[in-house]
Amino acid sequence: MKVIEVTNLHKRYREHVAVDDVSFAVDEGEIFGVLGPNGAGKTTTVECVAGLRVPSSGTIRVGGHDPVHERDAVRRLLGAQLQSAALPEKIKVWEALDLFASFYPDPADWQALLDTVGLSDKRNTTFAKLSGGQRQRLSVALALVGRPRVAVLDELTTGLDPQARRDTWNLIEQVRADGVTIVLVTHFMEEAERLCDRVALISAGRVAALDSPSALIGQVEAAQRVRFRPSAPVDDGLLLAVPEVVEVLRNGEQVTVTGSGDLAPAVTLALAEKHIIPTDLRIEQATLEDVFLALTGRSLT
Ligand SMILES: Nc1ncnc2c1ncn2[C@@H]1O[C@H](COP(=O)(O)OP(=O)(O)OP(=O)(O)O)[C@@H](O)[C@H]1O
Repeated sequence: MKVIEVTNLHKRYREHVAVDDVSFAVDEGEIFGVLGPNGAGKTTTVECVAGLRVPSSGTIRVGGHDPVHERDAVRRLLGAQLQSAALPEKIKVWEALDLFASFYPDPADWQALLDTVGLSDKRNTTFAKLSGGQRQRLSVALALVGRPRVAVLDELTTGLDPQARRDTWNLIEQVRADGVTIVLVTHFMEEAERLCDRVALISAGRVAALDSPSALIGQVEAAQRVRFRPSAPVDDGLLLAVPEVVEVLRNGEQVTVTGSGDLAPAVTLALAEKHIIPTDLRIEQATLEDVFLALTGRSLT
């Protein structure tokens, strides 16, 4: 079942087009990624979905409701953690949760939510004294306190150290396991690859591609890279004659071969026939970064 449907969304700020033409649908229970570089229009898109901005044209439905004309219905279904959200410095963690819970007729038990996000021991700490990661986890708890069916999480792990980022990823997976559909806005391809069932790649206000991370990566012609140092000189011609090979690059003694299919065994076999051993052999899969570059000619970062 589709819980969010966005059709031909267009949003302009005066003469500046932030979202040109974006369409996608989110299935109930999935983690749906909105991935793209800064300024691509991701935040504007999800703010329109959350009813915080009015589209210039196009239609949006959340659980069948229009976020502009049926704002209350959408607020009951959707919890948002948005980049702009800031709390007063002096508010304590428990006060923020208690305040947000008071906005909803049937809020979640926020003590349990504090446990879920790992902030039980910070309940009496003021917002000013929380670390970046703790603030992010509090914002997730605040987005969930109204028991939403859908949680929109925007750039949740930006500015976090690697451990805090991994903790936040675990938290997101846990929230999904509880049945909440998640829309995750990010410009980290690793985050999208790790967490998302499907990803919309957004470039300059348009959807450049939409599929599962593995299907998107599978579309890249040279989806694999094999790097090695040959034990004896090797001609490009020998490698390019291997059907799986698309390109051969050299950096000093290191050779990088890109291609598809069973690239590494095919290259190793071709070298073995000439009694050459590939030393320091490394095999790398393409990433969403490569997909984005192939589709748009631009980098994600
Ligand atoms: N309130 C506003 N008024 C005018 N222009 C805006 C406004 N908000 C965003 N923009 C512009 O619209 C474009 C899309 O911005 P948006 O924040 O949606 O992108 P984004 O992909 O979320 O990027 P980021 O990750 O940096 O937030 C940008 O060029 C931005 O400068």
